[in-house]
Amino acid sequence: MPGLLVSLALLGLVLLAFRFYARYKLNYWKRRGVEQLSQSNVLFGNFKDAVLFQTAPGWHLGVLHKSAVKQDAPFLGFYIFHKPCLLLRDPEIIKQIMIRDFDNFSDRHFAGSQQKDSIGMKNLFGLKNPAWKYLRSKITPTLTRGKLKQMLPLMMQTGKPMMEYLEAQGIDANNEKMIDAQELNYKYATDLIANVALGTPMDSFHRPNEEFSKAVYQFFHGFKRMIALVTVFFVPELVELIGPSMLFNSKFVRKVFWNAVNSREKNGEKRGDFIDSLIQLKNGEQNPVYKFEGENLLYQSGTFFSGFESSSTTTAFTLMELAAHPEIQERARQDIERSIKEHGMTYEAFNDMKYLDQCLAEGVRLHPPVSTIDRYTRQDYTIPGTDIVIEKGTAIYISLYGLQEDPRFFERPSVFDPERFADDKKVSDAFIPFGIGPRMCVGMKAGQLHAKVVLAMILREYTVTQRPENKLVLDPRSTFTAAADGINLHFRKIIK
Ligand code: HEM
Repeated sequence: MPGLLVSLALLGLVLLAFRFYARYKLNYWKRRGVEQLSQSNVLFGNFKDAVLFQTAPGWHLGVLHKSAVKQDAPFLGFYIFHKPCLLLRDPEIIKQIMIRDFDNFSDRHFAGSQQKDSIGMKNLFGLKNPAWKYLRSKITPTLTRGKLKQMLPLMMQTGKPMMEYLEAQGIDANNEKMIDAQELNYKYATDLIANVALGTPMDSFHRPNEEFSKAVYQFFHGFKRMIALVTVFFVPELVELIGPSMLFNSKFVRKVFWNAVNSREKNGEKRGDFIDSLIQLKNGEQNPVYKFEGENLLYQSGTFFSGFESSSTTTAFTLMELAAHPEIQERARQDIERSIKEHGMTYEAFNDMKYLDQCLAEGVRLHPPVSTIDRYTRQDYTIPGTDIVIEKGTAIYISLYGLQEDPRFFERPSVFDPERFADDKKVSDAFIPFGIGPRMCVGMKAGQLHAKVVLAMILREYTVTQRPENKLVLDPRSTFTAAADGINLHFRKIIK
């Protein structure tokens, strides 16, 4: 009995000591004179709901953004477990850090960790300087207007099985049918990755069980990847611990990629896809900082996995908003028809779909596919105009859910209103769905084109509506924006 009492007393002491230690750690920002969120958990800091997958992690960061006591606070201290992180909440400080002082914030937070998921991370997304800067200068020219013009026929060709699949659903003017727009777009994105990034046409609509389609499906949906992503973005210190078992199974991707490269090199064929660009880079002059050879070539294809996932999310969520706003949908349809009538099915036509652009901009404002932007502080940094020092190694975040729905920057922030982006309106600098500064999205134009091609194909043939019972629920496991139960819309054929 006395032994038990002693054990209990010791346990009590340990718990008490831990509580003091946690409180000390969780007051780091207060000690530095930075506003911090008041409600923190002794173990999880401010990130409990996200870490336990009760709320989508990206959305959770948006909730933190909105929880500032001083509504105009330009930045806010918070904690992931006990790790102090800084959340930027104001376009001016964001421009200062992301553009003017870029040299000190040029790496992502997770770029400091071991980069085992090579296809996903040893490319532009994950590399740190100096390799990143060199690679960026080489990848940017593979996504120019000229290259996108060459990709457009591949994007349209990829849409054929999707349209045939819809056609086969028995939808007509009197018979509407519920289609999961998220699933539809993931399948299209899978085929687009195969066609553009791996140089190999696939048809996930009619052959969903082929090894490649199944592997990419797992990539988009798999729980392991969800855990990998939340770790990479928010607790990269654990990437080492998680190990390769958690990461993407790249066996089939490897097979498809190398088959395409080898056969292309043998027969000299050109398709206007990313493999053409990679072969050109491989045969060009090399720089020791990052050589385009061996596995490094394969890793570049990873740029397109998360990239086309983002544009498929953009397409699905914008379609959902158009389904909820029939007049806006009709105006977008007219814009598409007008532009195609004027330019034919050309790159210029998609470029001239200005109202559709406005709808997409509003889509990514409300539903940013990559809702978290992160950076790593390379050296101690004094925030200009203050005596606050951000210590080397501190994680910096921006929440696009928070920023792009902040009433300081957008009137009626939760309303879907493409008019905000009309030519005569000034758009707030808080609108940064593709990130900001030298490290912003390199595939923005490719993503916008992808989304416009798919939306044009669908909206020319179908009207879409959303029933109240099919309202959006975000997937609580997903760091990238995704719907938990799909985006279920009713499609009805347009009689011409
Ligand atoms: C509409 C669709 C897309 C959205 C909303 C989007 C959004 C973003 C965001 C927010 C970032 C982080 C930027 C930052 O840290 O400042 C990013 C980075 C990136 N995106 Fe996209 N993206 C989209 C499509 C694409 C596509 C289609 C590709 C590839 C073809 C792509 C490739 C990349 C790459 C490689 C990076 C890392 C850039 C770097 O670190 O240098 N994205 N994207």
